[in-house]
Amino acid sequence: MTMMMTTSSTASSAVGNNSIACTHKTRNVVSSRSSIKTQQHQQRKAISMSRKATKTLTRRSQTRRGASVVVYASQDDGFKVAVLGAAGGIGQSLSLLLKMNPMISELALYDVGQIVKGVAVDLSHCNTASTVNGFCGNEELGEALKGCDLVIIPAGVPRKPGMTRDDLFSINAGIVRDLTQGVADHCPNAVVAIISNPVNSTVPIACEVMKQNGKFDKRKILGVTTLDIVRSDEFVSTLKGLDVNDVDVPVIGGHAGITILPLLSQTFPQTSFSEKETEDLTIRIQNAGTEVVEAKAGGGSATLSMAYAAARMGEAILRGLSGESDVYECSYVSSDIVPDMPFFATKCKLGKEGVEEVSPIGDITAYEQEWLDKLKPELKAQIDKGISFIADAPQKI
Ligand SMILES: NC(=O)c1ccc[n+]([C@@H]2O[C@H](COP(=O)([O-])OP(=O)(O)OC[C@H]3O[C@@H](n4cnc5c(N)ncnc54)[C@H](O)[C@@H]3O)[C@@H](O)[C@H]2O)c1
Ligand SMILES: O=C(O)C[C@H](O)C(=O)O
Repeated sequence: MTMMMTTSSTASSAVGNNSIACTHKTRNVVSSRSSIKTQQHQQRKAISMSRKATKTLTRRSQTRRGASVVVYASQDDGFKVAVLGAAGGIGQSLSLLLKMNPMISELALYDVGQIVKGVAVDLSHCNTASTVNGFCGNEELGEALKGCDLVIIPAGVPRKPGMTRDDLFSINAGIVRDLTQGVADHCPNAVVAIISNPVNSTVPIACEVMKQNGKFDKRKILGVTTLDIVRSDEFVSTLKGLDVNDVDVPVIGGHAGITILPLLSQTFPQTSFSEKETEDLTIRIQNAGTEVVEAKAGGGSATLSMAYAAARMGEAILRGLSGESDVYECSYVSSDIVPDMPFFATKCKLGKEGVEEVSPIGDITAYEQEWLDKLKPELKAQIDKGISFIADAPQKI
């Protein structure tokens, strides 16, 4: 599909196309350090500026068409997006936010719960440009997925107090496997954004399913870790009294406990933290999911902030697909940035085919390096668990 993009205020001037062409190799070259720093600085600036553009875009989507605003997408050929698990806590809020996105012309809401049909009818009454249809059960999955540009998957059970994300594996692994099989069958070229936990394992599962089907393209499968960045930006801006729209804290690694590693030393705009602030923020960001699970006291995990984060990630993916340059988000993807770690979250450049470039980690402090060393074995075990699940478990036909 094609999109007419006339965004003029985005960050294209701040970062050129080769801005993160710094590869894994260059990271180890001392002489290139300062240029990497400059590039990272430019990236952050670009992210901050493009985020402002995103907010403007969302606001503009709320104005009535015909008003004197920039036209971002031709109304007759926007994107088709499916939400799998659309009747759930994340799914419903996310679907509402996507309904407000003018880049989307068709929303397909899929769930195993019959209520999804009602959710779709409810949402279809909102007077925004996209159409909405509900699909229930495996026999309707194909219709939901046919022609999709982007598939977002929040299907699966959430945590209760006392559980780790890995405790969800026994149920959610099979759910993600079967839904990814649907993607392989019905829209193998779509970008797939996986929210279902444990993300550290479900993303490898999805990749293995696509490989089994001979349809794997590493640019197309992403684990949504955006909530970690959203939280980090919020906590840092509150602590430091900064404008939250300007703040960008990269979060790398994975999405569970100590595998979540905020790189506070790379905060944009450059910000200094005391040792105690660094320690407190790092621990809080790593435990923020648990903070919500405990506050909800058995009623589930983060849904609203997650929907917000997924809508932001979804929009970034669509902006990349539409050909907009300089779209960056951290995401957990197939990567060779860290040796022996086949999946890792770092900043990614999003483009016409999905993930166009994966950024290196960049310079980190000794404190961050300690956490990095600690997280690797844990993350690797969770990756291997996902890969073995597909190797060992017969596929559902
Ligand atoms: N990546 C993140 O940062 C992040 C953040 C929050 C939650 N999560 C995860 O997202 C998942 C969903 O959380 P929630 O709070 O929305 O849960 P929820 O229970 O409210 O909703 C889950 C939905 O998935 C549906 N579902 C179950 N099996 C399905 C299948 N095979 N096909 C389609 N739909 C199916 C359920 O019917 C339900 O509507 C959980 O695994 C949770 O841990 C991830
Ligand atoms: O913590 C959870 O279980 C949900 C999610 O991964 C989160 O970070 O909020």
